[in-house]
Amino acid sequence: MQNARIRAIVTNMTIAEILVDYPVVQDFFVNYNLQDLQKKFTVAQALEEIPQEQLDEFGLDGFSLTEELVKFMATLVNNREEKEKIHNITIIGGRNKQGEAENVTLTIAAGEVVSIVGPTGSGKSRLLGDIECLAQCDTPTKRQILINDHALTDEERFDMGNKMVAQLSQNMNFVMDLNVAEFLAMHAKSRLCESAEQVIQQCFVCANELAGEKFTMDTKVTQLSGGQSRALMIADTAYMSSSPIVLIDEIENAGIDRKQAISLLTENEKIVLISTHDPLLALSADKRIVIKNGGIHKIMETSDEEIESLSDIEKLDAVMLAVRQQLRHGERVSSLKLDLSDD
Ligand SMILES: Nc1ncnc2c1ncn2[C@@H]1O[C@H](COP(=O)(O)OP(=O)(O)OP(=O)(O)O)[C@@H](O)[C@H]1O
Repeated sequence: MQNARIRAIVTNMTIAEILVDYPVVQDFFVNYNLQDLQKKFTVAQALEEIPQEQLDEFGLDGFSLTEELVKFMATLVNNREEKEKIHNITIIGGRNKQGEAENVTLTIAAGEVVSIVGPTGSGKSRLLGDIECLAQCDTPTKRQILINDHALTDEERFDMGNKMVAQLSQNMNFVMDLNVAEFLAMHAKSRLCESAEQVIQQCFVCANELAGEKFTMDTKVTQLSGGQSRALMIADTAYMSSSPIVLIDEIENAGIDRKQAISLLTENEKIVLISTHDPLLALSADKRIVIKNGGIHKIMETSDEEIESLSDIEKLDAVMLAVRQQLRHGERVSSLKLDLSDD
């Protein structure tokens, strides 16, 4: 299966495109004295341009050379994926804003959702920031993050090719002037997605379901609203990203279907941490970290009673959503009918 995926890349992508995602493939070409292949062509097209004698030197023909390249890239991708397999992360406490020790060690397993709650300015985003940079006692909080029970070397931390953490922050700024279709196609390609067309379509449909206002494949990503771009990034992270850790900062401001967004992200054994002021999100998590004065004050499992109260919170939430819609559409807010009794 893996080889079929790689073969599709070698067959369909130009050498220039392959080198963007796998720069080390240049070493493969150098080994066969093929560093001057025309980069604008696919491998097969480029090989047609070079004299057969040059391949004979290595006892190869175009077909076997392509097969060698597929094998080389499969090893590369396997190594990358093996490195990215994360079973748990551990947060080792540092110090709060007053310099007092946090005295906590929290391990979060793959598939778990943890919310981070606390007053404004208490340090929720800082905790997400510590995880994002895989802090090693070198941030203002002095926290340390372990991956699979191990501290990380600087090389592992900063290895951009080995993207362990996907961060969905409050403001998504797109720098490239692509439309939604081009943006998703670029991601599908660089992440070696099988059945790229299908995944792109899935992402698009899902992002539109999550977003309040609809957008099309032709919409420029720079023209998406905050909610739409957040919805697009959530769908993209859920369907295409191999990052095992997902950090979400204040999803409630984005005007998207939060519950659906979270269940989408947890489907794939990801570790999800959400900083939130939203009771629905906070209680949908398996546990919550309570932050006070910049420190981890408490870690609480979501109780059975809290889980039961979720259905009431959902009803309240639906009422709030209806009021918000009325205001948005310039309507008068109708009298509220709150019925929290069991159906
Ligand atoms: N343990 C700490 N030591 C030193 N500075 C800290 C610590 N924790 C947080 N801070 C700093 O406090 C400030 C506020 O923290 P942060 O932005 O994380 O708050 P927040 O809870 O996310 O707020 P909001 O709910 O408004 O988004 C930041 O400048 C952050 O770097």
